[in-house]
Amino acid sequence: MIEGIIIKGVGGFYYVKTPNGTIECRARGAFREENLTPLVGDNVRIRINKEDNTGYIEEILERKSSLIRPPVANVTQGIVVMSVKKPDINTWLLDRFLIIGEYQNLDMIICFNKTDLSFSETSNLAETYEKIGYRVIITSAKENLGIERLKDILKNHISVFAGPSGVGKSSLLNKINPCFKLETGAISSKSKRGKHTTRHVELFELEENTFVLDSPGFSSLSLDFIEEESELKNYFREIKKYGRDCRFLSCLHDKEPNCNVKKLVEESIISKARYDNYIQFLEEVRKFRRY
Ligand SMILES: Nc1nc2c(ncn2[C@@H]2O[C@H](COP(=O)(O)OP(=O)(O)OP(=O)(O)O)[C@@H](O)[C@H]2O)c(=O)[nH]1
Ligand SMILES: [Zn+2]
Repeated sequence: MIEGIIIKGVGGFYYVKTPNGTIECRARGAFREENLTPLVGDNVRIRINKEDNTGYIEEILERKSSLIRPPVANVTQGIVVMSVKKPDINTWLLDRFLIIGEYQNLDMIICFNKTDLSFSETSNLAETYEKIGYRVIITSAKENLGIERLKDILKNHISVFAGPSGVGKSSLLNKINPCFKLETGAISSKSKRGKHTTRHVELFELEENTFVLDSPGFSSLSLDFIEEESELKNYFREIKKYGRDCRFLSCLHDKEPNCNVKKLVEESIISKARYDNYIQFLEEVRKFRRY
């Protein structure tokens, strides 16, 4: 038996990358009885059928993590890409991506791209998010800035790239591995393709033991996975941390008295923009939990 990693799954076939090349495999029937489904990203042991060089997945090795949307195993980090211009940084979206990452237990890294176009606002924002505890990386795919650092961050991980359309995700990946040749820029033709083909998850190998998910980000930006309003604060690192010193353990940092979070917003220790997003998302969670 040899070991490999599932890089693609289509209609009951799994493509497993092994030291002997990529092998088309089926999963052994017993997995179904055990209620186990092999996932893209899984490290597996396979048995190869010498006659036609196909294989059978015999064993799924222990998973470090499993993402629900998209369904992938062993993803450890997410890179949220925002461009400083064209389109402008959208912190409302950025915070949403971060929440989804926190929920899925991913180490989230923020990447501000297109810094060749503008720099002024970026450094303040970078500071805000670094203070919260996020790693922030400044890049320009156009001018080859920050690419080596990004490469270092990705090394030996399976990462997912997230971010709005047009911020330069494909351009960054192409810079890291020129073999990629992902389509960039041609938004109209790209979205056409998106509509007419079924999306499946696939891992791209950037270098040895280093993969990225092909799907541009998470499949949905909805916060409907949040079951109660009290859960939201867990996904804002600084609110979670400072909220421990509120008067009420159950404080939602909204209208409650003696709220440490609100006090620190006033003292500009917690970013007001982040707090405002928190309140907006809280309303959203309340709304769909009412129905
Ligand atoms: N000035 C500048 N333009 C960039 C940079 N990175 C990407 N672009 C341009 O921005 C446009 C969009 O880049 P893409 O790489 O296609 O963006 P994307 O995030 O992959 O977009 P989607 O695939 O729609 O999600 C292209 O025209 C790129 O040439 C950069 O660092 N600076
Ligand atoms: Zn509070």
